[in-house]
Amino acid sequence: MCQSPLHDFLQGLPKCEHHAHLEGCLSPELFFQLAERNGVPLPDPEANPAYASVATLKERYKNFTSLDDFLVFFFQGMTVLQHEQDFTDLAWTYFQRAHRDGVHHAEVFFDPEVHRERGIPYETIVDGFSKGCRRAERELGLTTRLIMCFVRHLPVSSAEKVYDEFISARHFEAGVVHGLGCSSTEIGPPKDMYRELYAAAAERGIPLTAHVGEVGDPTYISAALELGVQRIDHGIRLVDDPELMRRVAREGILLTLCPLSNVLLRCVPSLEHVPVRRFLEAGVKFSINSDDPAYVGAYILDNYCAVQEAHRLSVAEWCVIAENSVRGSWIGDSRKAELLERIRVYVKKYLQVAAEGGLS
Ligand SMILES: Nc1ncnc2[nH]cnc12
Ligand SMILES: [Zn+2]
Repeated sequence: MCQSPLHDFLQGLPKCEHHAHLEGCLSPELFFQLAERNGVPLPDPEANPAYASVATLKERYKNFTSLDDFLVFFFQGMTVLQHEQDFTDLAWTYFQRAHRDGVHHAEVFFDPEVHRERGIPYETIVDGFSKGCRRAERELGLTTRLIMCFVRHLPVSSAEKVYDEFISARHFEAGVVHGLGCSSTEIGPPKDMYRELYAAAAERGIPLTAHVGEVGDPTYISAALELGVQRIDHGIRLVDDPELMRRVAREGILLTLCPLSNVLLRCVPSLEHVPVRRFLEAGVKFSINSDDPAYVGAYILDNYCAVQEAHRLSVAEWCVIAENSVRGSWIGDSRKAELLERIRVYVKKYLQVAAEGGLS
């Protein structure tokens, strides 16, 4: 538990998570269990000693040298997911933890191209993950949204294949997959590689986002805006372009920040360099998220507490963050109103108890 005096407040504050990769919820323990259960061969520990045991893998996860170094382990991890039930279990494990951390609404990414490339049918992946979502909605009262990510290290033709399957299955219309994003390595692939796919999706009214400005300069962010995204995943490098920052604030684009991931993947030297205060002062809306919690070793509440310790925000500033997280969610107006009311009631009660001297 963090030492912040606001820990209890942050724990109970109703949260929305917009940036968690379901495959990033695969812990080293689950990786080894599923490898055994599914008969998936592990990487040779002679060649890669990190895979000798749960302990060595955990230790390696504390020492990523860059985004691309992390991605090698992230994509290796996925190879143990084989059956629909594996995908459901992974999602359900994440939702239970998110619920304990005070999440009321969760929008989660998944990377079907990578699974499909190793022979897992699109339907198996989506059916598995969406069963986890349905269970979270039923048993935990969470609302959930699945966002399909294209991965930039694979050719556009691979993204086109999953997009075609998604369209043929009418998964957007059926409310099974709610939006599209893109992730994986940032610097190298063309910034507009998904121009046609994003344009086709926008025509159907499908919400769009993109991982940019995590390591890439602000031109990656402006290129994503030009492709029609309503959101930016990470986007911390926005601070390097004040004019673009004013535009993002003006247009109400939500950044989905992942502070502890940024530190672990060495996108910033420390949490103080995640520009939380600069964004608050500039009126840039953002939410705080976990990214790949089982790899980073930190879930959403850990991120809230770490931000509090580094940036010392006030209750009023946390309210702004929580409310903007609701407003930037891809949910209907009535659910938004319900969540905003929960925040209002929660904060009012907290401040009342504090005023009566009831908080230590
Ligand atoms: N932090 C990250 N950046 C880009 N792609 C990712 N896929 C999973 N985590 C990611
Ligand atoms: Zn991410």
